[in-house]
Amino acid sequence: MGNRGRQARKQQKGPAPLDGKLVARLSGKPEAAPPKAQNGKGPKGKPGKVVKAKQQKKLPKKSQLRRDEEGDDSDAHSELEQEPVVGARGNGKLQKAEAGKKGLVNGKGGGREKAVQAESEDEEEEEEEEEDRPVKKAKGADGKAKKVKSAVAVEEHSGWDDVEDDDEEEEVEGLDDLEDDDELMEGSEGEEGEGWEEMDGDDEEIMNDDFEGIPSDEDLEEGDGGQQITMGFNSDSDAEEGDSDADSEELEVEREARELDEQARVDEELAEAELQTNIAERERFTLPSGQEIERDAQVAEDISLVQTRISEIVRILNNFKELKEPDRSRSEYVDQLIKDLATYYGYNDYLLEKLFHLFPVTEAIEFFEANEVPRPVVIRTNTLKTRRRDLAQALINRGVNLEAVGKWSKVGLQIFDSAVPIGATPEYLAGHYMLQAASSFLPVMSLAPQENERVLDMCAAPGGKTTYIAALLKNTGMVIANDANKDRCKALIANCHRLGVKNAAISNYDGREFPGVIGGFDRVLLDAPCSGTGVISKDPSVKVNKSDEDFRLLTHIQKELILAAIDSVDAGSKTGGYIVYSTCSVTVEENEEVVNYALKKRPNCKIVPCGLDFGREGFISFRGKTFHPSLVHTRRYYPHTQNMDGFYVAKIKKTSNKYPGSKDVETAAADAEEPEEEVEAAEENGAKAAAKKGKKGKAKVIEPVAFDDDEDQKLIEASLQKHKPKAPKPAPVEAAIHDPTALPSKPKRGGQEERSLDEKRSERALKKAAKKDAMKRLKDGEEITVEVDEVAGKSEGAEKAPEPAAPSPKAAAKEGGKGKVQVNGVAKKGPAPSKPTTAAGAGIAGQPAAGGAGKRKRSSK
Ligand SMILES: C[S@@+](CC[C@H](N)C(=O)[O-])C[C@H]1O[C@@H](n2cnc3c(N)ncnc32)[C@H](O)[C@@H]1O
Repeated sequence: MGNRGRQARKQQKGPAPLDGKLVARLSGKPEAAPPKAQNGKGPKGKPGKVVKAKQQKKLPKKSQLRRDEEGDDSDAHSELEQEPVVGARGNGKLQKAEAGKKGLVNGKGGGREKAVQAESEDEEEEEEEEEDRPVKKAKGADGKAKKVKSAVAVEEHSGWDDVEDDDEEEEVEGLDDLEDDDELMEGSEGEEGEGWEEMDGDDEEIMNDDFEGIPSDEDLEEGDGGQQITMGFNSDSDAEEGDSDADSEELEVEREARELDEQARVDEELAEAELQTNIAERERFTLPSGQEIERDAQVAEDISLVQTRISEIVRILNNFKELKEPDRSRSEYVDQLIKDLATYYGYNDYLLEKLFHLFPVTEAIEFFEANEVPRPVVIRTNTLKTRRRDLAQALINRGVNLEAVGKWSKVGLQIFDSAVPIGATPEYLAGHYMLQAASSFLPVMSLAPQENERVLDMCAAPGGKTTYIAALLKNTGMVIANDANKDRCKALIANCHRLGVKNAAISNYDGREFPGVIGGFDRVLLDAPCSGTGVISKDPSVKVNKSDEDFRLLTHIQKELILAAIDSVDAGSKTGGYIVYSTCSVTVEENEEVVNYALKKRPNCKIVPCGLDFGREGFISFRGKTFHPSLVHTRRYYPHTQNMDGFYVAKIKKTSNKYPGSKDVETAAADAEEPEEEVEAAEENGAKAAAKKGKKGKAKVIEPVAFDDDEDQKLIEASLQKHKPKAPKPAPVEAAIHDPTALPSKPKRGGQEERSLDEKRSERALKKAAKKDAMKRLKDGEEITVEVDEVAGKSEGAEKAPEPAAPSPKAAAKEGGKGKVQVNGVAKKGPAPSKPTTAAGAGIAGQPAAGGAGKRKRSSK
């Protein structure tokens, strides 16, 4: 905080801290507690009728003046507290008028009322004297609102001081609270009360009429204790009595009134001056200079000063023309605000700025505030095993407090609190529900899988959406649940088991390879890996651990994955042909930009409505970038608007399996011509390959290469290697000599043709020969190494003929051309095999067949 900021802070009257209420206040939301009117104005400076009247109520009552003289330090608040008592002495109608104020009083510690009642008779009488005059003018107040108005008018005349800035409504509401008190008070002041009831007339009269005809004869007759009153008011009876004292008393009253008027004028001037001062003080807020910023960077900022500055800058940005410093631009204020918000909420500046620009200023603060609050715990009923009603009942019986998540879902239950751990109930263990954020229902609802379809969940672990898809499919058709992370696949498998999913197969591929693995799906869900900016309340580390580089890599992968997802779908599907892209991030580059990119790259696709009837429309332009207008059909969800994790959903319909310039889907990637924007996008993303190419729109490239980094390159090569036609197998015997596991494996039951007895015999003979040969070589001292996959022989991969692997360069060098082969734990020197072999395989479909992790050497003597 710079000096200027500190000065401003000192000069200001301590803006409220940046808590929820302030945020609501900044946004002017109705749920916020109505802010106290400042300077006689409402929250937005609207001079309300009553408020305005009260602005004029700067005149102190006589009793107040006297107390002031006596050094009474009661604030004006206490004045208000006394008013009902005073009013109560009048009559029922007035009591109601006064009750308006009492309502406020009650809300603010009406306990003082009794103390007021306990005040000395004399003082009460004096008050009465002062207050009766205007009260009497309140004749004819006939409705609550009018009565309030009367009361206000009364105040205007009486010059009661008042610092309460409450509005008319509050006063009217307060009426009811007073009924009991009215009764209490009637007894003591009954006579006067009766007198008041006779009064009538309208408010206009009250406002304009000074003291004309105020006291009735009855008033005067009844006013026993009101001797002073009688003296204070000119009446017919007074006149009749021709008492010269009356004239002098009248003059005194007039003098008093003049004094009061004068006092009122002075007070008003002071109030006005104060208002001006306040405005001036506020306007004196200045942005810190560059030096101040640097200096402040050295020391930890005082968070309350940061709050103050945030409030001030927001206020200025919301009324920029009028409140800005003359030589400062909007961006300077915005830059400072971003820094302050980052400090206040604990983000790095980079991420905060990215998120800040998604919203108008005040809404951005609401978003950041919402990220500080956990989202509701939600479970999804597993309809494969139970119904929501039954589940709810079972959980209620266990002491779980819950309700339906909202009309938009038939399977969600929101948990408020629970006597038992919600992730360990018998129902949970039995797979009756999945603990799942409400937002993660959305992409599956949008995907809307139909029974008997083939669905790919490309990034599926830990399976929240897979199991929902399976449930919607009612365990028909099939779901390929894929995830590139093997460990996460274990959780995916476990969840599928627990929830009774029977139509899913788990695969462990990089999703980008998918069209080459299996294609022709009716629907594909791509719940892409993302930055997690929608789930900051769950994982606050996102606030500081995301850099520009992370976003570049993520968006790069997301773009590759979305093309793979599109290419995995069969446009000719009778029931489907859809792709849903979703992320739990709210940044535009991970969402609209990715989908827009896909539309450009795959003109055989179009955006269709998500089928979700809530959520905000996707951006069709953002900070100078424009997207396809159909992106308006995509949906955004935010914590501060839907009280669910930030989320994005786009639904794509594939219209054809071919698109201009493509031969077919399989080879499209290799043949696609790089569009100009594509190269630009790739370069923007720092893609080396595209940058190297340097020829816009000319080179024919294998698509993914256009934006691949080294790591991707390796993956693609591995993938190409895997999918290219296999090298001719070595003759079984030759292969078996080097690797007994290379012998043709037994055919699957019911699969290939039955082998004849002869074939089996010859196979055994071959094995025997191979073993014999190996033993002989071992005896000769040859070292034999065979690389065997951890789960070789168990998987599909192992059943395929092994691919030749490259000889170990180290061994080759050592042995002068001889390989190092180990068989059955015995390693001996010997001639190098013509082609060293490896057994390939994977525990889970899709494990890299060669060169990947999970290999081990069996090596011993
Ligand atoms: C947002 S999470 C998926 C959550 C999941 N859909 C669910 O509802 O439970 C993203 C997943 O993508 C996986 N992933 C990351 N890169 C991948 C890739 N290239 N191919 C396939 N999966 C990938 C991650 O391992 C992670 O499990």
